[in-house]
Amino acid sequence: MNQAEEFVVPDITVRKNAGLSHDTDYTMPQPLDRYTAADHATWATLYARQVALLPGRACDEYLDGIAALEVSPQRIPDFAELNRHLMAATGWQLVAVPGLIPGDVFFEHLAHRRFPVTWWIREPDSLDYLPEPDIFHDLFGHVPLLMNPVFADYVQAYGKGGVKADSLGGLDMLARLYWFTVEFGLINTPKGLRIYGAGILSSSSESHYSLESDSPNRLGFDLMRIMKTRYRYDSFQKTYFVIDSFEQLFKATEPDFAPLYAAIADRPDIPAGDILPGDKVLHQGTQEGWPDTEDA
Ligand SMILES: C[C@H](O)[C@H](O)[C@H]1CNc2nc(N)[nH]c(=O)c2N1
Ligand SMILES: N[C@@H](Cc1ccccc1)C(=O)O
Ligand SMILES: [Fe+2]
Repeated sequence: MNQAEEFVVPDITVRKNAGLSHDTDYTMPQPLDRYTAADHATWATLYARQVALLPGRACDEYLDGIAALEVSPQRIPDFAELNRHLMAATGWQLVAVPGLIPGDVFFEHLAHRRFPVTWWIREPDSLDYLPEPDIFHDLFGHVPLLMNPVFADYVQAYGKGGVKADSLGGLDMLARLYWFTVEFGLINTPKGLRIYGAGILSSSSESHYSLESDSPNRLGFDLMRIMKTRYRYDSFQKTYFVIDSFEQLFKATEPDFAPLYAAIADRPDIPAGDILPGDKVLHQGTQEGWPDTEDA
């Protein structure tokens, strides 16, 4: 969500949170008694479908993380149980939130190694696609990699960067970095291309598409390039950026971004599907099936 846009709470979030309240930092106790048998069944369905896709597609760091977390295939996890594993591995904690929260609050949590997880799960009629995060996306998609020390540090650094970017006019550029790494990142490994982005890992169709389709571009990671690249939040990505390692990602994003924001602020935005001279092209997309509407 664009920071400058007004913070609008989606209908489903309002419905799911009826009668519940949250703190000023948007955290709340995980309302375990609100989960119905149908909710747990939705979790089990989504979990089984995704887990079957992961071998050979998700990166090893993700697979190691989800195994070590002992995430239940059958029931929506209790955050307190996952937090014991997370705390021991990397010092991260999950906090329950009502849904999307304001960007500044989100950054503050990450900067303190707290990962906001939407507590509720999607309805059975929207198993494949939901325009906002639910617990399946937030937990299944994001949390396993927080068991990895390098990635865990990257997400915290990102949170601190977000707090800082606000006063530097860098929020939109920083949001793109999150989008093309944490949400939709791919990683090159000795075994082949793998997924680490949570938006892909929680989507059955995009797990196939991101790796196997000829339509999208796959380009080598390039920090400044990413910061100027528009993206899609209403369809599969036109372009995926590929890192070589989490160490590369951490090192490339470690320097102070203040001079970078100033240097590239006036450069034009790059349309989501464009390839430029200088891009490290791993695969040039055929553009088949791309939406003809405007990028974000
Ligand atoms: C910071 C940025 O605007 C970003 O889109 C934030 C906003 N609020 C959020 N809130 C939740 N619960 N989860 C998220 O991933 C985000 N992303
Ligand atoms: N180095 C960035 C912070 C950051 C780290 C990692 C990811 C994103 C942002 C800054 O100075 O703003
Ligand atoms: Fe996400």
